[in-house]
Amino acid sequence: MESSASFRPLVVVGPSGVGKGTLIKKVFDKYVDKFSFSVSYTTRDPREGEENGVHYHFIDHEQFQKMEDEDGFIESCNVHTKKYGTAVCELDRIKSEKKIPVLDIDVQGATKVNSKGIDSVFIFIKPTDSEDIEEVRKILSDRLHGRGTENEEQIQGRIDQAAGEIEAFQNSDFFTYTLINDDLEKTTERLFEIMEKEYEQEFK
Ligand SMILES: Nc1ncnc2c1ncn2[C@@H]1O[C@H](COP(=O)(O)OP(=O)(O)OP(=O)(O)O)[C@@H](O)[C@H]1O
Repeated sequence: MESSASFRPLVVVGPSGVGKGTLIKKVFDKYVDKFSFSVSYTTRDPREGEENGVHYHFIDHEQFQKMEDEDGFIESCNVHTKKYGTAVCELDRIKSEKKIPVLDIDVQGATKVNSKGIDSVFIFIKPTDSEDIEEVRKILSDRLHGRGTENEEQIQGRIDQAAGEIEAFQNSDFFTYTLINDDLEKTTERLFEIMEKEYEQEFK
């Protein structure tokens, strides 16, 4: 896929509950019509309130396999028995709208985007600068309970995955920025500074 200065995706990575969705929304609200969310494809079932084409493109295993066989994904992965992927056609759609794609994916996905040579702004978001995993778990637990969109079992599953996500991050060296989201207002300000620096041309 062609990559150019006006098409550098913004790739936001971090454990569940760290604030990715919240921060991405701040970017959309401030830079109206500049960014567009890359809607992933998945074989999992839609949850209540999720809309096809908005939250995900919901497809079956056969369709997913066909897209994989045709090199239709920039990156794809398995989570338990379900598949998730960022489609080439989705990024092409955003490019044709002359907008900057925003990818909310995991470290493995970001690693694949990087290894494909797609010039991107990679941002990893951490909940605290502490290395104490118990502290990390407590913060994410409080935030996910506060958000209230998952049941207890799902929250525990997400928190268990967080340690793996942070560990995978420690072993990756391509992230352009690391943000510590311990204070939403300050993190938002820092994120806007990064956007102004990285997308100066696009905002003109
Ligand atoms: N700095 C912060 N301090 C306290 N609470 C925060 C902070 N940033 C975000 N939150 C809150 O934490 C909760 C989780 O945030 P959010 O939904 O953005 O996480 P996420 O990283 O997108 O998670 P997921 O990957 O599960 O979608 C939300 O209720 C949000 O309002």
